[in-house]
Amino acid sequence: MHPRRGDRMTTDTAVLSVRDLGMTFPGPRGALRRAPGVRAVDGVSFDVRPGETLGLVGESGCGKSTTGRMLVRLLDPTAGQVSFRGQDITRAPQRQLRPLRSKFQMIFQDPFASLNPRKTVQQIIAAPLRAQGASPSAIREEVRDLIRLVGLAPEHLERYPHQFSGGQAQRIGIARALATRPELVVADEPVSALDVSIQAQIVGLMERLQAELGVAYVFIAHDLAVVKHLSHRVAVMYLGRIVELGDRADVYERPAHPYTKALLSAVPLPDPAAERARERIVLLGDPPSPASPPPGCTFHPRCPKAQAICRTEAPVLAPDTPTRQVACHFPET
Ligand SMILES: Nc1ncnc2c1ncn2[C@@H]1O[C@H](COP(=O)(O)OP(=O)(O)OP(=O)(O)O)[C@@H](O)[C@H]1O
Repeated sequence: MHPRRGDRMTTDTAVLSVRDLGMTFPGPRGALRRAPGVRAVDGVSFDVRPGETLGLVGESGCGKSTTGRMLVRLLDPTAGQVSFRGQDITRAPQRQLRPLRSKFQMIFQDPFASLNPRKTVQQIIAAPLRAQGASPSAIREEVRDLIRLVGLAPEHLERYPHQFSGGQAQRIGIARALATRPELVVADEPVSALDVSIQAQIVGLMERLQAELGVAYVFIAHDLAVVKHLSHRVAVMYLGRIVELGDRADVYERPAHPYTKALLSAVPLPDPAAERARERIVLLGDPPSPASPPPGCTFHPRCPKAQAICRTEAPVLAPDTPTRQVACHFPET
């Protein structure tokens, strides 16, 4: 595995800092009282360094999208703090956020749902530039540069989103997100809806753009295989909490949390002999509901290593090496 730019970035000021972030959605209202809230995200903390990719992974429903949406203030957290370049943006009114908005952008899972079907590609990519007050000629030139940057042609600019394939539509979403030269892009499962053959192209494109523009990514995926290639660091979420967070090599080569190990054991190995010989860890059951999480370590009902303490005491996320944190009473060493 080659070292990548972010592997060496340990001292730079964070572009994004997240501390004890939480989101509890109100429970449905019953005849007499409201059901307990859904704690979708609970005590999540991490930094994103300039120009790096933080992969955020976990099974469906673990709180990845909710976290991603809070990072760019599409959703207001119910607890904790989000700082962009040291400035607390957690509760800043939208009007105060406006000057910063161009610096953090989001790419969505379904490119068609996130592109206005009644606008041409030119209008879609131009919108954030227009909001910044750029002149019409500067916008035209910039949009042509952007469309080429994402591997499409200027002829595509007069077409509408439905005239594109899923992969092409995602390229347009990426061009729009990068139009204002953001420092951070939160990409919420940007390749999950695409054919496998196209997924690698889009991941490769995002990597190339990062090298050219120095943008940092929070790349959300439910599969550790998808984020392996481009992540400098990886955070693994389970039931609203981060259970392991570390450099790519730590997480993929020496996973410490039993949940990370189980997720990794489901990632196919390229070598068929290694694939046949490997240990496969099958997790029992589905993740519990965040409306009624189990006591102690919330992973204990599915954990092959669970002991008495795991049923009563929640482990905290703590460093186990200089480059990794893990929340487990019995981490792999
Ligand atoms: N608006 C909402 N109201 C109530 N509960 C919600 C709301 N949005 C999400 N949830 C719940 O919060 C939890 C986390 O959801 P979230 O979409 O963040 O997970 P996820 O890991 O991104 O899953 P997926 O990969 O399926 O999108 C889930 O239990 C979900 O049902």
